[in-house]
Amino acid sequence: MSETTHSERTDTDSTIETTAGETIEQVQESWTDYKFQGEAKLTSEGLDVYYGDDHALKDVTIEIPEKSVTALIGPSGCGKSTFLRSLNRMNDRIRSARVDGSVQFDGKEIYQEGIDLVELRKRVGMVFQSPNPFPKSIHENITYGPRKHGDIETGLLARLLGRDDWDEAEELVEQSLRQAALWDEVADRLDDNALGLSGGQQQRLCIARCLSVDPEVILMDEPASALDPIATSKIEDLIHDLAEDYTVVIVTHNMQQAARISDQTAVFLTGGKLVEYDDTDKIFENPESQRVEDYITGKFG
Ligand SMILES: Nc1ncnc2c1ncn2[C@@H]1O[C@H](COP(=O)(O)OP(=O)(O)OP(=O)(O)O)[C@@H](O)[C@H]1O
Repeated sequence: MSETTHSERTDTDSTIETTAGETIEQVQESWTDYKFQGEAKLTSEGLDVYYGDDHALKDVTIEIPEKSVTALIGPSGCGKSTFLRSLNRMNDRIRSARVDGSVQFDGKEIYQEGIDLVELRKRVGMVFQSPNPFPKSIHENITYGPRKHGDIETGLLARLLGRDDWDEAEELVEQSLRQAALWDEVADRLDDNALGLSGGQQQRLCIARCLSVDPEVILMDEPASALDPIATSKIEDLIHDLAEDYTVVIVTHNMQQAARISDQTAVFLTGGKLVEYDDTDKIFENPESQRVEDYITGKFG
């Protein structure tokens, strides 16, 4: 795998102090030559997001390497979810949101006219904070997306083509549930309503549903925050395994979780600024910024 570096960045708001005399510019200069393993899967450059007059995300430049876990951490309201949503243009659904700057997926600009948003969100899937399975059977939760995208032929089309889509669907359901470490728990009740599953099982079903359309990136917004410690630990193991094949970007409030499961960590601080981005070990053991250290050691946030 080749090494990629951060793009040079400029900071238009460099006089903001992060802590005693330390400016954001000084902190950023210290980590912009950070090198990580792997090709960049997603790159944002000079990304600004506004909600009406509220400037929620400021000039964020970052490269997210493929097949790894990138954690986004920082205090409430610092723009983590906003940044996550900008990676598959989910902010487009918010009427007041406006995005300036660039996000590239596999080197292709996603903020340009003519981008197929359905295809983009299929390749860059999302799992939300609260498990949100459809009020349908476990089986239908998995097959819904692939049928919609035409990855499984519909019954009529399959029959016209002289094929049976049943086997194809069964295979996909089993594969997706296995990947999400849920198969053994639900194999004998695929026709049961998904809402009858526990919270942790529902969240793994949502991950299976995301996987069923064959994404390359999985964006996760606090996927374990509504779960108990055992369910959380299963989700963490799953995320770790998924990173062998997928690029995972996860927002978490849980510092220990970020330290346990991520390869690199981006720290956002109040005001919508990305302050530091580096190997997770470096961020947690020896961050450049005093303010980041204060945040991760719980002195504020
Ligand atoms: N849909 C929205 N409409 C208007 N303002 C929004 C919207 N979503 C977020 N914001 C504002 O943008 C800023 C960043 O919010 P965001 O949810 O991205 O932060 P966050 O770091 O993910 O917070 P939290 O950790 O509390 O989830 C906040 O000031 C928030 O009020």
